[in-house]
Amino acid sequence: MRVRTLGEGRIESPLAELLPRQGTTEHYVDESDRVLLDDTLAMIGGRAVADLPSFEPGGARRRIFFDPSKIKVGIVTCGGLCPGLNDVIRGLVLTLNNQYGVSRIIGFRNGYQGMVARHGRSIVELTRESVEYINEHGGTILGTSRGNQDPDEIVDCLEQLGVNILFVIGGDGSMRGAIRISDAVAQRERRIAVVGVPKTIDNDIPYIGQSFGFQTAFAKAAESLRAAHVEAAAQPGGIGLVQLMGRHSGFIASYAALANNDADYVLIPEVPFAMDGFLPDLRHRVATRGHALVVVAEGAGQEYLEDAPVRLDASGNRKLGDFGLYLRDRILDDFAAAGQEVNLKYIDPSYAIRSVPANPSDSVYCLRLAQAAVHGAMAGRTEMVVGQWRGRFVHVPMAFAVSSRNQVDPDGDLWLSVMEATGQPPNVAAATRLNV
Ligand SMILES: Nc1ncnc2c1ncn2[C@@H]1O[C@H](COP(=O)(O)OP(=O)(O)OP(=O)(O)O)[C@@H](O)[C@H]1O
Ligand SMILES: O=P(O)(O)OC[C@H]1O[C@](O)(CO)[C@@H](O)[C@@H]1O
Ligand SMILES: [Mg+2]
Repeated sequence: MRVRTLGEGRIESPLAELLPRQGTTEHYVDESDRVLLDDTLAMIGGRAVADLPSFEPGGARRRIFFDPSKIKVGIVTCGGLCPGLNDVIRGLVLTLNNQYGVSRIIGFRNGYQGMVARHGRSIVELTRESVEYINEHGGTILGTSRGNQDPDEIVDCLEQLGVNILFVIGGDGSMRGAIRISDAVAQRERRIAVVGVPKTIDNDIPYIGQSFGFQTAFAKAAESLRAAHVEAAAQPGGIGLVQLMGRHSGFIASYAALANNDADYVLIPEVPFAMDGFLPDLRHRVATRGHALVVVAEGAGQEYLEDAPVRLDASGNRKLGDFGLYLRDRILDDFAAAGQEVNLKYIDPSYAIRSVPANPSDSVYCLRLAQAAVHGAMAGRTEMVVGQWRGRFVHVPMAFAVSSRNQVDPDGDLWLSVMEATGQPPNVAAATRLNV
């Protein structure tokens, strides 16, 4: 869990005067301290005290590695969209410029593509003025992309342009790419910091608490649940079926369902699903309560679509089969076969939940992540991402951040909350509800 450092901080930070009296308190972690991975007695008790796993704290350092007047900084956004990308870009530019006095900042257009000559490098200057108001808009002013880009060509670009720090705002794939860029930098014995701000509306990156944009995305998704519920409640045999993003992790579906507290079933990739338990239970539900709301994460029930051809996106991620539409047809067929009236409304808000601007809570988080990323990079940290772990800003080695996937734990308290709120039978396999 040690973060790589390019060298010792020998330059006094322009922020040093803000920090003279700081020491660890419940509101601040000193740079010499560490943030524990575990937060219960039982978890700590299971380890040797001498090597309790811990993260380096984020935040401004008294001494920094890079001379702000001499460096050039690059920013790139990669992967799918996420609310708050523009807040992070703006936060990076303003912190670099206002706090450290870094004036040479560039953005690479369209993800890693904008850094490789083969695609035609595409670069924009980023200034205080050019990032004004960008946080009011969804998307990313830099553009983004998927695909396979050669890390050596990317490092060629960094060297030729004289970039000293590269900020990568992206998901798990982008961070894997950033590790390869950082490896190529090390092989050439260059001192270029590569620092990540993890982005994923799926909230599937581990050790960073919640990812930025996630709150905004599930709040937007909750609007579709409300619409589906109103529609379902207004007609005989009403069923609202909402499919939400979440390839491998059902966080958006779970949180959106809890936000409304109207869902009767939440189906997520982490919890096995049994159609022959679900369909009779749904019919019973509609017969006894008049209507039902079903929320599906896109990665759920993929085992029912195994015959569909395997398709990959440009980055090699598997494109999932459309389980929501499949489920819609299975429900309609099942009700028809049982001679039971049904009025099903299907809603898939899909890209509408990730293309919106960040809400104020996410905007605050984006800015604070950007500040932490700049402080870490200026202090010479590299191959690391910034995140918030148990309320504290921390540095997480990139390898650690891609070592696993954050998923809803079927034995954890989030899923228990969902089960309590919906009353759905475990795994939707049993034919008897908990709360009929
Ligand atoms: N396994 C990998 N190794 C190295 N680089 C990768 C890898 N996967 C992806 N990349 C690089 O990262 C970029 C973005 O990856 P990807 O499309 O998987 O999105 P992501 O960052 O995972 O975001 P998200 O999945 O949240 O949309 C790709 O264009 C590619 O350059
Ligand atoms: O259609 P695209 O842009 O490839 O992205 C779809 C995927 O991106 C994500 O939003 C992650 O960024 C997933 O939830 C979704 O499956
Ligand atoms: Mg990904």
